[in-house]
Amino acid sequence: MSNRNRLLVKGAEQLVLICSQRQKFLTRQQMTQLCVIQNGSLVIGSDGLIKAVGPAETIRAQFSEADFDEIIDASGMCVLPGLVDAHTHPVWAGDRVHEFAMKLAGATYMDVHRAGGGIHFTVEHTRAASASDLLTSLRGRLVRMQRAGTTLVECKSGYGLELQTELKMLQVIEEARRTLPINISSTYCGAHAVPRGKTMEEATENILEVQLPRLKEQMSAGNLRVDNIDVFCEQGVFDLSSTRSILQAGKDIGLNINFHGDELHPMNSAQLGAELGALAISHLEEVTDEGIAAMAEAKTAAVLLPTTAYILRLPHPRARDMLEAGVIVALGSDFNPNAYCCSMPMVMHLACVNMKMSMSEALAAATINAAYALGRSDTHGSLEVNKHGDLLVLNSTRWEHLIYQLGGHQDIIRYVIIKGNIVYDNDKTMGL
Ligand SMILES: N=CN[C@@H](CCC(=O)O)C(=O)O
Ligand SMILES: [Zn+2]
Repeated sequence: MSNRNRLLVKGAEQLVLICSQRQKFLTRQQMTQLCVIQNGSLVIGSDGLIKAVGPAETIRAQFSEADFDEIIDASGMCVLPGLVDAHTHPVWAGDRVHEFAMKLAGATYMDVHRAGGGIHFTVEHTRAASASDLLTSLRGRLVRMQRAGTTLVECKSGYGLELQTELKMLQVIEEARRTLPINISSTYCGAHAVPRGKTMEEATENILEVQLPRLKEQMSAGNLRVDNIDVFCEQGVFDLSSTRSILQAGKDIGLNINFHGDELHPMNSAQLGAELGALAISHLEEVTDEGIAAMAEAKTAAVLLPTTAYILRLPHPRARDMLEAGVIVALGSDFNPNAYCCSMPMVMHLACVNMKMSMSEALAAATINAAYALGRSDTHGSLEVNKHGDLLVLNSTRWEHLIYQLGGHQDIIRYVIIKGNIVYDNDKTMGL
């Protein structure tokens, strides 16, 4: 074993591992009993992976002869895994601040969408934008998420709705993945809406006959890495049958199924996802009891998005019913021009207050379970040996402050670390 290491974080008041038995996800009671070491230390090797984690005394004895590029004295502080944001739409041009005013005045999401706003407005601006402008804005958004503690984020396409713009968006995501430290899971979401002037049937055919084959070519040539396939399965958007064909075709080219379902109307999306072996379904504000049971059985994660219901004044997803039924509950920010939120601490806070999750459940949902929803819980989502050295150091003696202090993450997060490198040092933090 090499004696040179990238980082030692020593003597944390609380070292929150989340779990320690290499669980791929947590459900029910497991989500309320997170693994926490009092006075703990952690070592990240020169490969960026966690080499050791345990009580400070044990680590000190084990590494007494070792060298470290960097040492953080975490006494009086907490250490947590980096947060995982399981659902975002971060590549777009043209904000929708004007629609926020319309919604505050009573317009529904679908009123705005049907009036040519919503996704259509963003599609128009994103088609017109250059890849380099899209990359600049994406970078800024990812850096903002990283500062709020996110170290792995799912990023969707879906504001092109035709081949060229969908590919442009995926290439922009790919470029961000290659050049930024934040970990990215990339999602093709060509079925985010039916493009203007087309029927659902025509849009489905275009995806199946034109977009997916081209995507497959690009992936095989090594030009693009795409991890997931997504469809907005909703009344007036893609029905169950189109959703099924698109998701199955995506699965056939090696993509994980991870889609929008049962958001505004009960569509039986949850049952469809369970049947197709979906890794995750997002939203689920209108999921039925049968849908919940099917997801629990199939181990399909429910990615809940507290910002959506909050901003659109929708009924909140039934998180408690899902948790009690043994569904793998994860969280995402749903960052998009409708829900402009880059902060997973804020999302956890909303999940606790509006969806009645406990703070431990919310943290498990924003770490190990969100990593599972992206097929990455073997490498991310908890502080265990051989996983990525992605973590947060909090300027607080109890980790719960990250959720409790509404909007306080700018001050409470001291360091964000990815693969053992400090990517954000918030040395402005004042004593809290
Ligand atoms: N519901 C569909 N898609 C997004 C909204 C995208 C948009 O409004 O631009 C969501 O997850 O909330
Ligand atoms: Zn979405």
